[in-house]
Amino acid sequence: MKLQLALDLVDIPEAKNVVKEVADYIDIVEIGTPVVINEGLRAVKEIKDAFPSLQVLADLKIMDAGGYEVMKASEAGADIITVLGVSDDSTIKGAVEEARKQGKQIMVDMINVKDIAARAQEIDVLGADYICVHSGYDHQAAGINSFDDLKTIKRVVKNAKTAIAGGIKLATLPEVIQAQPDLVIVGGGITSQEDKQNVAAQMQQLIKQG
Ligand SMILES: O=C([C@H](O)CO)[C@H](O)[C@H](O)COP(=O)(O)O
Repeated sequence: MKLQLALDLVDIPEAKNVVKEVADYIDIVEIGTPVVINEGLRAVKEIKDAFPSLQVLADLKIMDAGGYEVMKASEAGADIITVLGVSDDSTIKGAVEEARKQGKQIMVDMINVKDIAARAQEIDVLGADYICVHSGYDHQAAGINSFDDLKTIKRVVKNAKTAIAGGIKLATLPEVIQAQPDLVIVGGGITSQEDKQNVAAQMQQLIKQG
């Protein structure tokens, strides 16, 4: 099981400072959608250049033109790129094909997918590397989490790795770990803490204990 730090509400210098603080305790650093909107793919390039030993995920939440957008994120240095599960199969296929060409990986984000079990099986066949259940900020505000959806994809997905994101905190991490995802994604649960390093270290410890 791996730990991904999601950076959403920072600019590039702040992103570098946070990663510097927690780099020893995370496996993947995510350049979040708001950062890409504010700073462009330059944010991906700068973080990859500064921290070459970490995998960098570009959270583009691709909805169309999968092949082209994966190509641009790959050129910027992204190792993993996100595509939306609600997008057309041809978009996901295009993204997967381009990722294979570039030696990169695709994470399909299941945010707002209604039938998680059925869609996850289809996406698994399309060749996604990761399938991620996700309660976005708007769902979190309504008190929704993805813990049950994680159990669902663990049951039906045969090839892809499983991931979970959305409001995970130190206190809720043990419940997530019980379901044994391959990847846990944490944003505010680390970035909004006073002592980010300490929280990231504790999370890594819990994940290692499995
Ligand atoms: O993808 C995300 C969200 O849609 C904003 O872009 C976050 O990176 C993801 O939800 C993880 O962040 P937290 O919910 O703060 O843990």
